This record gives sequence, structure tokens and C-alpha cells, in this order.
Amino acid sequence: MNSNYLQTPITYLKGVGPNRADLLGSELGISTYQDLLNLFPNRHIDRTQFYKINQLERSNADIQIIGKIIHIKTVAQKRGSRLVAKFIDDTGEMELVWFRSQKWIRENLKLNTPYVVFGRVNWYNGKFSMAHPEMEILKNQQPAKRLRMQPVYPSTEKLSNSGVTNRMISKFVLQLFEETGGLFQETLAPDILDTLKLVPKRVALRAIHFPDSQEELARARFRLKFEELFFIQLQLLMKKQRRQQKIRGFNFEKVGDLFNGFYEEHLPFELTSAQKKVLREIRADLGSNAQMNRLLQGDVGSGKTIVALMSMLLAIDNGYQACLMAPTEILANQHYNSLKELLGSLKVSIELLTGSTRKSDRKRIHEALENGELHILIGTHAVLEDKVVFKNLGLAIVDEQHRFGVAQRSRLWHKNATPPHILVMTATPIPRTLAMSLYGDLDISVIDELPPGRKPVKTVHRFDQNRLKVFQFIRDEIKKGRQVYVVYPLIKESEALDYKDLMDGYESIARDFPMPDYQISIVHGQMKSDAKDYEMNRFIRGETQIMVATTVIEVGVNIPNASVMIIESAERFGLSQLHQLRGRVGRGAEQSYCILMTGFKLSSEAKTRLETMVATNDGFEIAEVDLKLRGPGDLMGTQQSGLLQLKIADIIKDSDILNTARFYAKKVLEQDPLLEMDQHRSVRQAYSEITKHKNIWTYIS
Ligand SMILES: Nc1ncnc2c1ncn2[C@@H]1O[C@H](COP(=O)(O)OP(=O)(O)OP(=O)(O)O)[C@@H](O)[C@H]1O
Repeated sequence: MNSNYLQTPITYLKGVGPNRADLLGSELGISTYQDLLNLFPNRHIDRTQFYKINQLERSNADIQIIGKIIHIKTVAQKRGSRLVAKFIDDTGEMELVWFRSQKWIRENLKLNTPYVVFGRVNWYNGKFSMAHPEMEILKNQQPAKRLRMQPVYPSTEKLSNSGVTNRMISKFVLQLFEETGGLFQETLAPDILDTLKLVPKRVALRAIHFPDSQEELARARFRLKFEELFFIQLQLLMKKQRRQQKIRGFNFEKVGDLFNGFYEEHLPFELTSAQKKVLREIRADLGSNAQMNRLLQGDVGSGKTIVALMSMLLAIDNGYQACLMAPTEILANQHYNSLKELLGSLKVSIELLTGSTRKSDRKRIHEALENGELHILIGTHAVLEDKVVFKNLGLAIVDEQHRFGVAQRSRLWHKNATPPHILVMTATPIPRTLAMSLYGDLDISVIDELPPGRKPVKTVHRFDQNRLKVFQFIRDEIKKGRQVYVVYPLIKESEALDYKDLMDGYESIARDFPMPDYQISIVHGQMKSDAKDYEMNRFIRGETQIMVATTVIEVGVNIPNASVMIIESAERFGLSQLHQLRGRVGRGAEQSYCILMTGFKLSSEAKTRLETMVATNDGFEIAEVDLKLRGPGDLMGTQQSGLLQLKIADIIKDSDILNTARFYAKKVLEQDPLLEMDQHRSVRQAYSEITKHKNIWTYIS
């Protein structure tokens, strides 16, 4: 059947008509045959199973029982009356109850006749009862012909008042199968179907709506999940393939004097083997003639900065410029300072460009970039402005990509006629399955080892009541020469309130830690950036011992002497944010501590978050829990990707299917990069429909 047929407006389906079509459109977003076909049921009610009355439990929903009515009475109650029937089977008795339309029911109910009753069971007044059951007379010991597994469509339970009922949708879908004959085109290649024993498309579509058994439903679901993930992977791999074939990158052939000189003379420590491995991967990319698009994942404090710097040196050795873009001014500043320090006496020019760079400096930087005198530019998104023109940008590094989004990444691409190599660094560990579906078009490197000698941060959860003890602990640490962060939550919607929390907190800390013995810095989002810098720098230089801050401090700040992180109202933070914050300590040789402060009242999810933080320091483990708690849609950066609006597969639970799908998508493309072979005809057709409609579920016919 051709795909145009399925684009027929739903109003033409028999029984729908314009009014219901409007309702379907407004309530469920269904406007074509295809939309209806793709409205997969959330679940099915299994009408193949029967209960006995003595098997009932207090809250059985959607169950059916065979029995008969032996007695009917009307019971008066405050408002109106109710009809009560005594219903028995060979194991016990229960009540069937009606509150409305009793006359008609009373007249039609038959005594001592076998019925199948269906509905939700309640426990009321010491008895089981079922209100307003669906009823059907049992003929020849068999229920009359009906669906064995009844589909329950998404939202229809909520919508029953709007006139869209579940029964109606299921009738329309049946009608759709009738009109189309259910002859939907296959979309997968025959050998994949064979090897994985997948059911054909038309069978799967029928069975996802109207299965005859649980097994049939499971096979249909598996096939459709596989298909969904397969085409997502195929898309990502095709994109990557196209990039590698078409877009030639700058070729950084040589490992020159700067890189070698730095490695031999300026490296302040031995690289970890994970850092070395990642550098090898990056070097291989840069010298491969293809354009690099690599995601560098490394847990907090794993040492990404040095990897970034050495990659930039490779660019400069080969006559190109490099830039590093950070999400906040504080971070850009910090990168600039630490890179400058690492470079020491090496002959490399480096500048910082942010929103607060003075006009005259800005002009000088622009000129030096254009004439090629400037080797490395560090900055915020100010780097993306059109006025910023490079002579030959060879490598662009983006720190903390989720703050930038894909659109900004692509602006970097267009800074040259030939796109620069791109390295995206993130400290938010992304579980592998998710990374694969999100960044399948990027290559991934992981620094999975911390520099030696790091002691894991000790994390504890304390209630606000114990604040005095916590303060005493802070005093002791400060006495030992350490520094302390106290962080307050910041939630955009109530900035004023947050600000008040922060200021109250600051005052109370100032009372308990009075000058001149203690000096306190404060940094928050509403401060001007030079004031922020001033306060930051006092803390960095060790002039202040306590830093009171909002989450502006969250990413990337590197002050090894700070060894205590107090997080106020810790229940208000997400897991990955808590982990990021904790990552600000434990960066030096001293034992560090993270103290999560909360009140007594905690939701169970908040408890899980706090327990997870106390139990582990491993960013990947934390990311897995986070993903389970919040779902992928919420994970930073995934919203824009659009890739995760999965219809049937679940990126976490179906990670095995995802891996299989990726394996086969790869295999198909290795064999047949342009999908030209006969055996891939169905895949090719489906793929071109997807790219046309930008939605993998519109090609389904
Ligand atoms: N191989 C190493 N041996 C010893 N110390 C190292 C090593 N690599 C990095 N460091 C030090 O570890 C600290 C953290 O490194 P860096 O700031 O690069 O971490 P990061 O990966 O950027 O972490 P974050 O994402 O939390 O900012 C720095 O003080 C750095 O000098």
C-alpha cells in the first residue's frame, strides 16, 4: 500500500465524520489514517483469563468472572437509590451495584442465567462488589465473540468526558484495518527479519492493536521497538558516514615542537593512562583527513583541561588556530588562567574574550585573530559572534556542551569554509546507551580514571537541626587551612526567593564565622561580572575561607585547596547537579567532604537522590540512577535533540534491543553504504520516508 493512502484525513474513515475528526485532532492529535494506526495502545485488558470469586483481592481492576445473579433489590440511600444484585459462582458471592439508569437494567437483568461480568472490584462493607460492570450472557459456556485482548489507548481514560472513548478508538482502528486490508509494507530487510525471527510489519501492526495472546503482543512490541531503534541508529550512522565522506577536515600531519616541547618539559604531572588513550584517539582523528567530531566525557576532576590544551597545541603546530568555548564567564576565566599557567614560557599567544571584555581589548583581539597572530582564543559564546573572524580556525573545543545546544555547535562549524575539528567536553557522564542514541554521530572518548592520589570525597546527609555540629566541623577544617563552599539552590522561577535564601544564609554564616578570624566570599547570578571575579579571586588566592554561592559555581571551578562542600536544601537539586557540585572538592591531596543539608520532610525521590550521593562517587552510576528517576527527556541537553521522543522503545529498559539495532544498522551500512542493494529496498524506502517527514513513524505504510 502506498504511503499516500495513509495520509488520508481521518474524517474519511467510515464512522468518523467531521465532528469526531475534530475531536480526535484536538484531543489526541490524530488527523490522518496513519496517525490513528500509530496510536499504539498503552496496555491490553486480557479477556482470556477468568477469576473465581474466592480469588479476588481488594483492588482488582479489569477482571472478569463467570457466575449468575440470584437476587436483585433496590436500596434507598440519601440521594436516589442503588440497585444491588447478589452474584455467585461455585466459590462464593459478591455484589453488583448500579447507581444510575436502574430501571432499564432491572428490567433486563436475568436471574439464574450465566453471565460474564467485567470491571473493577471494590471492597465495601465487608463484601466484594463491582459497580456498573460490563455484562454479557454466556452462551454455550463461551463468551460471545469479542476481542480476546482489549486495547487501552493512551489518554482515553482521561478523555472519557470529552466524547472520545476507548471503545470508539478501538472501533476506528478495526475499521482502518478493514478498509486497508492491513497490507502494510515491510520496512526491514529479509535477512534481519530472518536472523532475529522478527514478525513481519503487517503482523506486528495488527498485533500491537489486537493481539490474540500475550505472546503475540510481546513479539509485536519487540519488532516495533527494534524497528524504531534501528532507524534512529541508521539515521545517526548515515549522518556520520556522510560527514566522513564528504567533509574533509584539516589534516594535522605533524606532531610538532610545541606539543613535544610541552610534553617533555612543561607537563606538570604524569598523564593518566586514560588521558594518554584519549589523546591518542584525538591525534588519530586530527591526522585522518576527515573532520573530527568527538565527545570527550570525563567525570568531574578527571583532567580534561590538559587534554584540551595538548589538542590545541597540535593545531598550532600545524599552523592553525584553536578556540575553547565555556558556558560561563567564571569558567572561561578559569580556563584562561589555568591554560596560561600551563603554557608557561611556551611561545603561544592566548587571549580571553567574554561579554565583559573591554572594547579596546576586543578590537585588538579581533585583529590578532584575523591576521593569525593569536593562537588560542578562550571565551564564552561571545566567540560565536559574526564579528569574531579567525584566520584559520583548526580546532574548536566546547566545554560543557549541554549548556550550548546543537545550534551553537553548528555555528562553530561555519567559522571557516572548511569546518574546524570539534571536540565537545562534558563532565556530565552520559550512560552509554543514551550517549549512543544522542550523540551517535559523534565519536566518543572517555577519561575513565582519576589522577592518582585522589581520595574519594566523603559524603554525608545531615538534617538542618544538626547545623551547629556542621559549623563546628567547618571551623576545624578551616583551622587546618582548608576552604569551604556553602551552596544554595537557584531555581529560575523564583529568583527573588532564592536570592533571599542566599542572603539569609550568608547572614547566618557571617554571624557564626565573624571577621576578622574568618573572611567570606559571596557569588551569585545577579552580581556584575567584575564583582563576581573579584570575589572568586579572593577565594582562589586563599584570602577568604568560605565561599557562599548559588549554583553559578557548579561547573568546572577548580580550587584544589577547597575541601568541604556544604549543599543547602540539597533535596532541591537534581542528582547530576549534586554530583557536579561535589566535584568542586576532592581536587587536591586532602581528604574532602560533601555535606548534604536538608529538613526532615523529604519525598521518596529526594531520599533516593541523597542515598545515591552518599553511596557512590562514580559519575556513571549516578547518571544511571538519575536517568531512571527522571527519564531521558529531562537529562540536560536531551530536550533539544528531539531524538528521544521514542514511541515504543524505552532507552533504558530496551538497551539490549538498542545494541542489537545498532549492530544491524552498522552491518547494513558496511555492506551497502547507500542502501542500493535489492535486499535493502524496503529499508531504503522507509529511510527516505523518514527523512522526508522527519519522523520515523510516518513511513510506516
Ligand atoms: N594526570 C594528572 N595527574 C595529576 N593531576 C592531574 C592530572 N590531570 C589533571 N590533574 C589535575 O586535576 C585537577 C582537575 O583537572 P581538570 O580541571 O582538568 O578537571 P576536569 O576534567 O576539567 O574536571 P571538571 O569537569 O570537574 O572541571 C587539576 O588541578 C589538574 O591540574
